[in-house]
Amino acid sequence: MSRLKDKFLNVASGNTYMRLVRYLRPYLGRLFAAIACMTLSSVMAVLPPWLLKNIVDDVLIQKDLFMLNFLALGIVLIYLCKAVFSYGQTYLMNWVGQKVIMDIRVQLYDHMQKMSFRYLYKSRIGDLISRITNDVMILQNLVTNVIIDLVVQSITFVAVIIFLLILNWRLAVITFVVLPITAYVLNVASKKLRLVGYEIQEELGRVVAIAQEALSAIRIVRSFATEDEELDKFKGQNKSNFRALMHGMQIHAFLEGAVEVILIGALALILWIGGRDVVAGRATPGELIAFIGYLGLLVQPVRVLSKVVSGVQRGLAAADRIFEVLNVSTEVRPPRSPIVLKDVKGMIDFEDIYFAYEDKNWILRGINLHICPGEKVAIVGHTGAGKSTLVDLIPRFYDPNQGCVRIDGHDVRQLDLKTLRRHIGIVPQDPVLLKGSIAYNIAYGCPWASREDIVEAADRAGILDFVKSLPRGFDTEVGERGVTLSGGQRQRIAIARAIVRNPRILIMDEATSSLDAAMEQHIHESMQRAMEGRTSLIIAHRLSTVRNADRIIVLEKGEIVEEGDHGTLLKREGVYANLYSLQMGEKSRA
Ligand SMILES: Nc1ncnc2c1ncn2[C@@H]1O[C@H](COP(=O)(O)OP(=O)(O)OP(=O)(O)O)[C@@H](O)[C@H]1O
Repeated sequence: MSRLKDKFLNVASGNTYMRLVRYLRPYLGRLFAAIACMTLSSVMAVLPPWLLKNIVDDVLIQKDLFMLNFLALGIVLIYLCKAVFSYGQTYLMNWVGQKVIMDIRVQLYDHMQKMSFRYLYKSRIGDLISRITNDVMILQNLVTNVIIDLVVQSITFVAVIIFLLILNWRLAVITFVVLPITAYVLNVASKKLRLVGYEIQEELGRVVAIAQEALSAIRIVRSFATEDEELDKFKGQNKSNFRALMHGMQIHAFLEGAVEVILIGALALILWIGGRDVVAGRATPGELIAFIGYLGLLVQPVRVLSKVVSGVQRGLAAADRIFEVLNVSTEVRPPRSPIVLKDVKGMIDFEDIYFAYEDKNWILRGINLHICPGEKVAIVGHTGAGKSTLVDLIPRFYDPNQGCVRIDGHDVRQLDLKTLRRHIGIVPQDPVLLKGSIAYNIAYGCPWASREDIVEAADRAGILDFVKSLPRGFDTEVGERGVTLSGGQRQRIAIARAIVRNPRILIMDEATSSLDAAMEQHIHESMQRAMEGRTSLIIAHRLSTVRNADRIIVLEKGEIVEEGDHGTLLKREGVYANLYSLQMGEKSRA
């Protein structure tokens, strides 16, 4: 099972690499320039020990002053070039990295905007935001810093190895045997040191715990006169703490010394063999000094490259989390050759609709409904009956699994998605206002609305007097740091927002939250005015709304079980009559 998982993860990471490379493609020119800078700055970094060799051999031993001038100037030039190439590598790689990250972030956000509600409602928004922020930042580290480290340190590592081999291949081979063994011993010792440190901390913790326990229960200790026993316990723990500490310190002190001896021993061995080569004339003193210099240069790449692996893993994991979201299909796909509806009459047909959010768990089953232009239809039913789901199919928030929804005889899946939604006004149950002015909120999604249109919509929604009473009128800010609006006021702004675009179809989900009787009446009037001349579907909870509808549709477990006007349905004494009497009961109790 775990092998299967490993295999899957490897495959996923392989794909992740390829996918990341695709994002780099538009910036290949700058990427190659950055890599060229990295290569040159790494080469510059490994030249100084070679110059040191010449200083020792040619200047100090041969007393060549011209060479001294040349080498002094050379060192300055090398570091100057290194600084220029380092600047280039950092600037260019960050440019590429930031561009890639910007592309991924924008693509991710665009994708999230189009993602199915099914997925969005299932996911935690915090998690999605963290993918846009945290994961993208971790990925940015991979694309910039980790790539720089990987390229620069790998080139430095290889270059140092080559220089070591050129300088003295015999000594180099011995070094390649001695150094890994030393590194291994050092690694084991440092792990042991960490462990000892941890054990000492634990022992100390126990001493503190005993004192804390006894002091916090001091009343009991005194009441039972157990001070001496507690003191003995404390002394005992201190003794064992002392023993553990001394034992730990012994190991600590021994290992610290041993580590130094091993390191110096390895260096001494290399010096001893190298020194014999110098004495025997197989190598020059400068070569030996340069060799030791190169050994010093080897430390940084080994240290950085061992960390790069975890940086790459973290970056790839972040990329996987980002691609996981990008892989989620958008579900509602715009048609290839869309029909753009210019004038909508507002006729709606649901033809044999079946819909399930998951598998075959049908939320709507076999819905057939014809709604005439300008008709006002109230949809009622118990909670969870499928009312919201049914109306969500009209603007294509979801597509049905079977059957089709038509507007003026056109299957909505054939219509241009943007214009379809522009012809539909929606008032949700719990309207959300965006940060901005009241005018901005009313004209949201309708940038062509003039101030007169906004005022008219506010008037029809019954919010005009309230807005005028505010010191800044329509320019009053809402939301954070703005004016706080009541539920009823927000509802009416949402009604104004839905009708400012003069939609032919209006979908309203009545608020179920308790509003006082006066506000309920105001909202009802606003809704009635908003519905005038439009095909309207209202998910109705209030008796007044239901009574005024041309037709009432009763949904029960995803099926239309009753249909007709208020009087007819009451006479039938079925589900509607039942719902109605329940509401009447609640109302009279209130
Ligand atoms: N995004 C979703 N994913 C999975 N199941 C969902 C989703 N939205 C709604 N449901 C389920 O579908 C069923 C119908 O929900 P729907 O919101 O359409 O009912 P409703 O009649 O409008 O209810 P209410 O009056 O409470 O708003 C419910 O059982 C609900 O749990």
